[in-house]
Amino acid sequence: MGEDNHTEKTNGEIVGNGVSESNVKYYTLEEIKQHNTSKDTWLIIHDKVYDITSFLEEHPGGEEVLLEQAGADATESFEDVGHSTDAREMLEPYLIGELHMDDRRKESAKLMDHMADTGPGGCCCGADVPILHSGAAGVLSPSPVSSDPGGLSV
Ligand code: HEM
Repeated sequence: MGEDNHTEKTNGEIVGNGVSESNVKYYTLEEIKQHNTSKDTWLIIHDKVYDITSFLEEHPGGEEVLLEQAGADATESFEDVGHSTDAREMLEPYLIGELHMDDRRKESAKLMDHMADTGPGGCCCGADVPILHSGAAGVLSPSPVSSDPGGLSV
């Protein structure tokens, strides 16, 4: 009679389907701070943590500048120098993880300030804008010469 065909096929999630970004290791600032010697040098750049111990000697800018930032967030100094794309690619092999989310907040608050310079996406650089006829009210009147310059009462 009742053929209870309860064939529940639990589609087990296929693990190992390629990219497994959950492997990322997170480090706290506390932990990163410990690695601040020339024999054990970690840096944070853009919320990523790098063990650059073996890179110290190779750095074209010298190892001293790196050691000054050892165990800390070097994002600002790194960007201030205006490193090339090459330099950014050179970072990759030294990546060991990322800054812990809790510590990241503080950092990004700091960066927000820094980034106010270059807005997100920051490109309003005049790609053809075909809206000319829609009367965009962007007309800044060049302040008419006022005949009343100020409160000079005679
Ligand atoms: C670990 C990450 C870093 C990598 C992979 C790296 C890589 C490089 C590379 C390849 C150059 C040659 C110029 C270029 O291609 O841009 C360079 C130059 C330089 N870097 Fe770095 N850098 C790193 C971190 C830093 C940090 C944190 C500072 C500052 C505190 C710094 C300061 C400098 C300076 C001052 C130069 C200029 C050297 C010169 O032109 O005489 N670098 N770096």
